Amino acid sequence: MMNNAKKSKLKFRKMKNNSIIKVTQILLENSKLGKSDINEIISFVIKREYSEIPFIPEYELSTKELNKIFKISKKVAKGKPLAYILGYKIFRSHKFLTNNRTLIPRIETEQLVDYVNGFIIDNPEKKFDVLDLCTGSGCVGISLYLENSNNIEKVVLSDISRFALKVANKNIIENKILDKVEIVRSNFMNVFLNKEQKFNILTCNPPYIDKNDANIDRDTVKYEPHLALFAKNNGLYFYEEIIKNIEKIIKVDQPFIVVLEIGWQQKNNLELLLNDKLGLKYNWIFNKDHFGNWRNLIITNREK
Ligand SMILES: C[S@@+](CC[C@H](N)C(=O)[O-])C[C@H]1O[C@@H](n2cnc3c(N)ncnc32)[C@H](O)[C@@H]1O
Repeated sequence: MMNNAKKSKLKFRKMKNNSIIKVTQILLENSKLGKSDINEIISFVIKREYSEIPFIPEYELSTKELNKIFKISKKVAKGKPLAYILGYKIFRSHKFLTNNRTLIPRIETEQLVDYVNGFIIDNPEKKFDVLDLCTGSGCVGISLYLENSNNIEKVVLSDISRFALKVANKNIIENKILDKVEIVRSNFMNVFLNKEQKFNILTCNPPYIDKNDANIDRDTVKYEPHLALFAKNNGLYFYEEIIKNIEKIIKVDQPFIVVLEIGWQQKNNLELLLNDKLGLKYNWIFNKDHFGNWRNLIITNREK
């Protein structure tokens, strides 16, 4: 049986019309790629901004460009993550460099930034200190600064992985925000707890997969760093640490927000933990992602 990638190459060859719209249609019909991935590949190959691609549907691709698009599509069809092929991922319309030592920024993680943006809009007069734990490429913390530079005093990005922090540092340099965003290598909160350094805003997308989880995607396990994926205590370890130490790391006497990404099956266990450790002291809510799965835990001050 001919595989999809081969079929689409044959179609490419026969094509009289090499427009972006036509090539997109063929890839949608013959490969596993979605429209945003196809636009990212085209943008990379023709060296135009990602946001421009939908507006140039009649752009005629050269044979060289077509071959390059085909070559990349073939690698993706075999399971290699597009972000690792291109070397970057678009997250909330910002471009983040990635490599195989960082988790690829996910669309569901973009919501973390939305919740913090809402909190900042509700407190327009204040300037906040932000800590982004388990920062990886830095996508969450850097997006927060880029979108709220007037209301953020400083962002600290932290991770245990030297390799991830190197990538985060490159992303800070690319965005020219070296004076406002700092990098701290730490085994989770240790450095901050020792320094007794506190923040108004804490974001964290920690590793949260239990090593025995049967639902995990095979390509994720094959290509992405295991340090970014798996956590002990049924995947709950990092949440337990934050909840236990919330008053040591957060300025709870001022407006604050803690926004965590969680695994879709972790809500019940986290509720037990929150009831046990925090009771009614703070507000906490769970929210779903765009796919309808429980995805975020948000902790804030109790309304007076
Ligand atoms: C799920 S990834 C999230 C990356 C990024 N924030 C994102 O949303 O794309 C988790 C990150 O936690 C880091 N990590 C794992 N164990 C850690 C630890 N003990 N202390 C600090 N960071 C850790 C990994 O290196 C990885 O970058």
